[in-house]
Amino acid sequence: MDFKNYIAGQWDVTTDGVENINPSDISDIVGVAAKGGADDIDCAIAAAHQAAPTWAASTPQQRFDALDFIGSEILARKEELGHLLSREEGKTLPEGIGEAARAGQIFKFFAGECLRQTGDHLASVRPGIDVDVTRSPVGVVGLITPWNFPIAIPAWKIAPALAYGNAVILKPAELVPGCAWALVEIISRSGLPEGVVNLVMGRGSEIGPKLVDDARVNAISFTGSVPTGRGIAAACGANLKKVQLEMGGKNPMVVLDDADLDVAVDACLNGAFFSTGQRCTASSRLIVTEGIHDRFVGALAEAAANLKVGHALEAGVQMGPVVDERQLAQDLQYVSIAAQEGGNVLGGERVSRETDGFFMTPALITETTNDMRINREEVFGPVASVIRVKNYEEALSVANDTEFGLSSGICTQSLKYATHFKANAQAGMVMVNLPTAGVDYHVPFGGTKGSSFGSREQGAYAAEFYTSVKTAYTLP
Ligand SMILES: NC(=O)C1=CN([C@@H]2O[C@H](COP(=O)(O)OP(=O)(O)OC[C@H]3O[C@@H](n4cnc5c(N)ncnc54)[C@H](OP(=O)(O)O)[C@@H]3O)[C@@H](O)[C@H]2O)C=CC1
Ligand SMILES: O=C(O)CCC(=O)C(=O)O
Repeated sequence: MDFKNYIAGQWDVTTDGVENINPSDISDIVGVAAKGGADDIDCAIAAAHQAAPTWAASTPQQRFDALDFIGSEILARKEELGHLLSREEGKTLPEGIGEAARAGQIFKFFAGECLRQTGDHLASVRPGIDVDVTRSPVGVVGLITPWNFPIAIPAWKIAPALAYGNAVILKPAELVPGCAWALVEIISRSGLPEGVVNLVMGRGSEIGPKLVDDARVNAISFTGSVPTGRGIAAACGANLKKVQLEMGGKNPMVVLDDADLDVAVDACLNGAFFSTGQRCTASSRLIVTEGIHDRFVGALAEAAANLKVGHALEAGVQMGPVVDERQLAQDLQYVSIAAQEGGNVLGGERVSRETDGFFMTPALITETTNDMRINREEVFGPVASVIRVKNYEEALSVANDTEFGLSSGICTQSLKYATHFKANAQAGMVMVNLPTAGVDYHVPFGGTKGSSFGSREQGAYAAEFYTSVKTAYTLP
């Protein structure tokens, strides 16, 4: 299968190919992806720049029809797309299908947003003058996406960009070209004018800066690592370009003495290890009060040890492989750093299966303190640590003692503590008796502190990034 670039309405045939392998079975080549370079990015930017005014002038009905078509086709083909996603990225098949469905629902939601327009018509403070406050598209938007949600994240950037009248260039992560290609293939048949959506695959370190620095690109939306995000923010700042970043997390899950043990174990198992822990919203610091600590650790350790690890497409598998060799090495290195720092490691070993893939068992590291590296740095794998605390006040203080602020959770049956935590957790998203990961598509997504920068993604709040506000005064 060839995963080609899509530029100015044409599938490109001139670029070199890069083999893309299945992390569950490295003998399985998923496809050969285009390796775009500076010329491809230049052509894509030129195409988007030319197409942007046409799409900005499109009617709400035209926008609704295109997004509704895309959403319907994704939903109709969610099993097939989910299969490709699981084969390429390593999520289990139910997780892959779930993510594909989420992408379809995102397009459906933003199709509706095309028709639910907002604006204000006001009286001026001066007599006889009318004031209109409206939103206009920002123009050309560069979308740089990571490998861990290879359909949902491109969807939650492309759908609002199109709904609010922008043209886009998608630069997906090198590890997941198949999902990006499959999504753009559907988009290419949705009736959009040529050049409104462009796909350029290639090395991020080579073509990413070209996209970010080009003056014809009006805004950049990025999800990925902190260092890359910071570099993009600096470049955008230098050019006064609009930018939105979603980066790492070191998300705390507080478990209080009065928590329902089964609810707490389920929430932590899901939050820490599902999707192989490769979520920026993963629960990586489990902050547990003394009275429940030993019972909780015993039950969670048993549940984690019983998780079936294996080929992402095999029925009954609950945790697929790590995405690639480099990420696996990083995960295992953090497990050994935690052990050297004095943590007690349960699991966290590389395992071999019949197929040669990047498998490891979930790692639960107990007896840790919040100053250890394992509790300060994002691992991005199936690795969670437990921090023992005396009471709620200490739990909240430890939860907030991090440079990140994406998602934060608490398991408790106390309305008093849940209410206080929702108000005082330093995070963009707070979960009560739920995993820190796994969010809805119709409400804002994003964090505080070092996790995020710029306005929120998803839901109606996405309009803030993909539009600029215009205030018009009229003397009739
Ligand atoms: N918050 C999140 O959702 C995610 C966080 N991460 C974190 O990042 C770590 C590394 O993952 P990785 O995939 O390398 O993350 P990166 O931040 O390097 O990659 C994210 C995206 O940025 C692109 N990119 C890379 N360099 C540049 C650049 N200089 N300018 C513009 N775009 C660029 C990548 O392209 P290419 O793939 O071609 O390099 C990819 O599309 C993980 O271990 C994890 O800690 C990773 C993924 C998602
Ligand atoms: O937890 C989720 O549902 C979304 C997580 C996410 O967006 C990410 O890891 O990048």
